[in-house]
Amino acid sequence: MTASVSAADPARANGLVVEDLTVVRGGRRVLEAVAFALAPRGEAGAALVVTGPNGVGKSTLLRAVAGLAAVDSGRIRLGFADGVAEGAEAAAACHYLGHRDAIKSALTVAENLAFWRDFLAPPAAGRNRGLGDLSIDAALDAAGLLDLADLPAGLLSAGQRRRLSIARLLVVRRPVWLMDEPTSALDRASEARLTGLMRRHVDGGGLILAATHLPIDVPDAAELRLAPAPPPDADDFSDGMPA
Ligand SMILES: Nc1ncnc2c1ncn2[C@@H]1O[C@H](COP(=O)(O)OP(=O)(O)OP(=O)(O)O)[C@@H](O)[C@H]1O
Repeated sequence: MTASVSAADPARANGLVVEDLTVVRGGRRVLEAVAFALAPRGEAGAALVVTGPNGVGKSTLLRAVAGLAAVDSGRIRLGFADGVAEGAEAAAACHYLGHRDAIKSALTVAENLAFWRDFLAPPAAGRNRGLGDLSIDAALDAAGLLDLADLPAGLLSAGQRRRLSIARLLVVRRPVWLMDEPTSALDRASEARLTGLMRRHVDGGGLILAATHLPIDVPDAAELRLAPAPPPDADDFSDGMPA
């Protein structure tokens, strides 16, 4: 199983296809003409790890695919045998695990999961791909949180909060997992549990786009290395000031 990372061919949209993506933030091009295709291989899915130095745009890329960052130009498309989705519909087929854990402190751990199970609609495309649709108890067990099911989530430690966010991915099946530094705050055992879940997601046909500075133990994960935008050309300056 190998992920393909290539210039996107819109005529063969298969999996997650990003074309010519440009995102401007604060007057600066954070992402410029980014293109890749993350394609499943038959029944199995694929994983792509986004790497690069601080501030290069890894989180911005994931947020753009998740529909959380405005895109200035380009196209994001998700295609499977059961349909093709674009824009907001493609975003709705993604689970986004960001830096901040989306947790309601007043609800118990189990109630948090029940909330997300009821809130998150099933996707239009790729609804049968990847890991998901687990019961609340099975998701808590998979995340190592079953003993804490009745605890108010506001009392969880940082690593436990992270594990609850991971459990959220398991109660609704979505074909694409967008994961920003997914192992942050996790101890070794929790990290191993997470990579096991990621492998099961890919083995079940799911796609993973993960931004990380650390190696992730997902077999055959391809790498998309983002490079900082080159500085402006010297010819663009006169008297030391940009033209
Ligand atoms: N809303 C915004 N307004 C202005 N600049 C922004 C905004 N959001 C992000 N940026 C800038 O965009 C750049 C890319 O940020 P991003 O968080 O995507 O980087 P990253 O590669 O994920 O970094 P890190 O490895 O530190 O997590 C940074 O220079 C950041 O300051």
